[in-house]
This record gives sequence, C-alpha cells and structure tokens, in this order.
Amino acid sequence: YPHKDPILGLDLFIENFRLLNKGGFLDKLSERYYRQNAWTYTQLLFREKVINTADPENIKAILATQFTDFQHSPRRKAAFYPTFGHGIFTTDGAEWEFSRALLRPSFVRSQVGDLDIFEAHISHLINKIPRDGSIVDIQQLFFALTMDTATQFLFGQSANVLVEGEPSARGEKFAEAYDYVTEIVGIQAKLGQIVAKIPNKRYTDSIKYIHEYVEMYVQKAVDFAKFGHSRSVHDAEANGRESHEKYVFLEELAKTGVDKKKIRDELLNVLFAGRDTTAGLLSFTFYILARRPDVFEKLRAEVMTLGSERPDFAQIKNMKYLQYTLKEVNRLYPIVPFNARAAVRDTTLPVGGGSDGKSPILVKAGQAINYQIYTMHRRKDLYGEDALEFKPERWEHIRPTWQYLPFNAGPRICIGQQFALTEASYTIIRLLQAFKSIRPREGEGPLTELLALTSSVRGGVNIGLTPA
Ligand code: HEM
Repeated sequence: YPHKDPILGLDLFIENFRLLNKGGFLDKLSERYYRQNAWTYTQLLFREKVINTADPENIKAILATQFTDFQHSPRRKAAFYPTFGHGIFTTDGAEWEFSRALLRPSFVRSQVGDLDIFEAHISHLINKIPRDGSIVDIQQLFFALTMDTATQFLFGQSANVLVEGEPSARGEKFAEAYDYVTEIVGIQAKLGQIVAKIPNKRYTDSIKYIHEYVEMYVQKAVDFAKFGHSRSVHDAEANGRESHEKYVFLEELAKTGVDKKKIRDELLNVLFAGRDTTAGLLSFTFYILARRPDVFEKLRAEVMTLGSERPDFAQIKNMKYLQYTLKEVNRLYPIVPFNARAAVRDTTLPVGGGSDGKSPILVKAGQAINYQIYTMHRRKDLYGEDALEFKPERWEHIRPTWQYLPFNAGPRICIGQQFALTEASYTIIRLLQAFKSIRPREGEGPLTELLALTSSVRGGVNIGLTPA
C-alpha cells in the first residue's frame, strides 16, 4: 500500500478509524483493491506488515487447505476472553476441536428445524409494529427478536425483551448488559489493548451480571441432568406450555458432564455467534425490500401460496425466490464482512506475489492476515458487470464456491447456518403474510454500514408497513 507514512502506516490507521466511526469503511476497502489493481496487498499497522486479501484462492488456503497454519487473531481472542471465556468462538487447536465436537450434535436438522421456537416470538414482534403504517425501526425489533429466540433455544427460557409487562426484568437487564458488553468487545477487537486498559465500571458490572444470569440457568440444567428434577416443570408453568418436550441446548450440554464454567462459556459463545448475525441479515433484507417493490411483490406472491398457514421446514426450503433473496443479501451485505487470522508458523499463500501477482507469497509466523468477504462478493470479474446490483434471480444460474463465503468455509464453517437461514426465512414469511406493503422513511440518505463485531444498518431500518 502506498502509505503517506511509510514507517508506522498511521495514515491508513487514521483513515480507517474515521470511516469505522462514520460509515463507508467497507466501500473504501474495496476501492483500495481496485486502485492497486491487486486482490492481495500488504499494509503497515504500527510497523507490523499486515496482509489484505480478497482472493478466493488465498482465502481457501487460510480456511481449508492450510487450515492448521492459521489461527484466530490474538487481539480478537484477548477482547473476547473476559466475557466469553474459552468456547468455540474464542479458541484454536485441540481446545477448539473439543468445543466443536461438543456442540455439533445440537445443530442437526431435527433441532434447528423446530419452528415452534420462533412462532411466539415473531407474533410478539408483529404486535410491536404500528397498524397505521407509521414508521418503525424494524432493525431494533429484529435485535430484540433474535435475543428472545436465541435465549429460548439456548437456555430454555426466553429473555422476552419483546413482551411488554412480562415479569422478566432480569431478561431485559441481561439483554441490555449483553448489548453493552458486545459493543465494548467490538471496540477492543478493533483497537486492541489500549481500550482494555481504560477502567470501565459499567463494562465490568455488565460482565458480572451476564455471568450470574447464565450461571443461574446452568445450575438448573446441571441439577436436572444429575437429579432428574426438572427446571422444565417450573418453566412450563411459567410459560403456560409444555416446555419439557422442547429441545434445550443447555440441557444437552449439561448431560455431557462438562463443568459449569465450560457450559457457561459455550452458551455465551453461541449466543454471540447467533444473535447479532441473524438480526443483521433480517435488517439488510427489510432495508432492501422497502426500496425494491419488484422484489417485495415477487417474494410476497411466493409467500402467499401458503395463505395464512404457518410454513413447515420443507416448505421454507422450497421457496426458491426467498432463498435466492437471502443469498443475494448475504452476498452484497455479508454480516461478517471481513475477518482476520494470524499465521502460527512461517508459511505461504498461493497467489499475490511476483510481478503478475500469480506467485505464492511468504507469510511469517505471527503475521496478521485480513480477508475481505465484502470486497470479494462484489468483484465484477467474479460476479459479472452487474455485481453491484441486487438481483436474486442471478442465483438461478450460479453456484459459486470459494467466491461466496458469508458463513465462512472449511473446518470452522458457521455451525448455525441452517438455524440462521431457517429463522430468517420463517420471520420473513410471517411478516409478509401479515403485511401487504412496505415503504421506507422519506428523505433517508444512502445505505451505510454500522460495524460492531458484525454489520448492521447505520441509523436503523425505518419503514412503514401496511397490514394485509
Ligand atoms: C446470518 C447469520 C449468520 C452469519 C452470517 C454467520 C457467519 C459466521 C461466520 C462468518 C463464522 C466464522 C467466524 C470465524 O471463524 O472467524 C461463523 C462461525 C460460527 N457461527 Fe455463525 N453466522 C450466522 C448465524 C449463526 C447462528 C444462528 C449460530 C448459532 C445458533 C451461529 C453459530 C456459529 C458458531 C458457533 C461459529 C463458530 C464456529 C467455529 O469456530 O467452529 N452462527 N458464523
């Protein structure tokens, strides 16, 4: 990168910091690749030489063919540890393998295809939408929805943020503490230990609250696994439903006999991985739907083949246009738009070197690599001249492999992909059954991303919906 400050690379650091705060960071990343006419280049970050790549060959090497040469970035791990401890998202090597094997059985189709988990919470969301077509920030509601569904699936008891007057002040406080903590973890992951050293009582208090809240559920599940007397009996009474028949992620973990701290850490890791991401996907989808009546109409026509019936898993999967729409949102607005790894030993990446950029490049032990999915998903040489257009129909013809990675790939591919796509699809179907038209708030500027640890819409998704 042609730095103005060739010693520390401060020019780029300052520019990135500014863009992260005001939006436009992702498009600037893409622009840099085009300006340099290269899909892999190095930059300086405080004297450190960092590799950037948007090349499918290199990303495939990092994530799959040379998987063991790379690990998660130490800065990210350091930011996550105080809250999330040692879980699937924050570990590498044998520790990670253990987590992955522990959690995998909970993500088989029979568990993630249980649509009852979503129904009640989506009806709470629908109740929060004004019936007179006035504007609502649906992104905020989606973040509440995914907190409610994820806590239901993981703990067996929802935080019920969407339910007014619900005797669950603790759930609401948990959601608030969790949102604050993830915001700070996001800042630390981006800026490093400088931020971690600043004393922040709200941050430490919030972590404490989150841990206590989760430990309460963990204790119940461990008792249940040991003594067989059920938390579910109480919860079924409280919820007015037969919750003992439902799959509870936490109870399955407790049955494996791992210790309570491990269960707590894994639950928080999965909550983190699954909550903001699915809310982001739904938010970008509705942002687009409000601006593309052609897509909205086509999608609604497909949804209304069900009338007002609840869809089952097979019906969801058969809705082609809906699945194409989600694929296209994940292409243009990937919720994890960029990611990073560090080399654990001296190694190479297959392309980017030599005068024509086709030779391998050296990667030194410890060297950081940023890989940019957002840029890769928008490359015209990979997706055609219309790469920047939102066109669900393109998925009728294309089957990209390493050029399309919204859920990552290789051994660390997203374990919750099915859960996310099912929840997003189910939510879209129920909303389009309930509302026949959608409009954006007038006078809004162009779309810019809000980058915390994942991406969402800066300023919210402000729309008006007309009941069917
Ligand atoms: C639109 C929604 C989602 C997107 C875009 C997404 C994307 C991703 C990506 C890119 C990764 C790789 C991160 C990395 O290795 O650096 C990942 C990992 C992971 N995701 Fe998802 N995810 C989504 C939803 C979910 C859901 C709903 C769950 C769980 C209920 C989940 C659970 C996980 C877990 C546990 C990992 C770590 C896997 C490992 O390291 O072995 N995700 N996800």
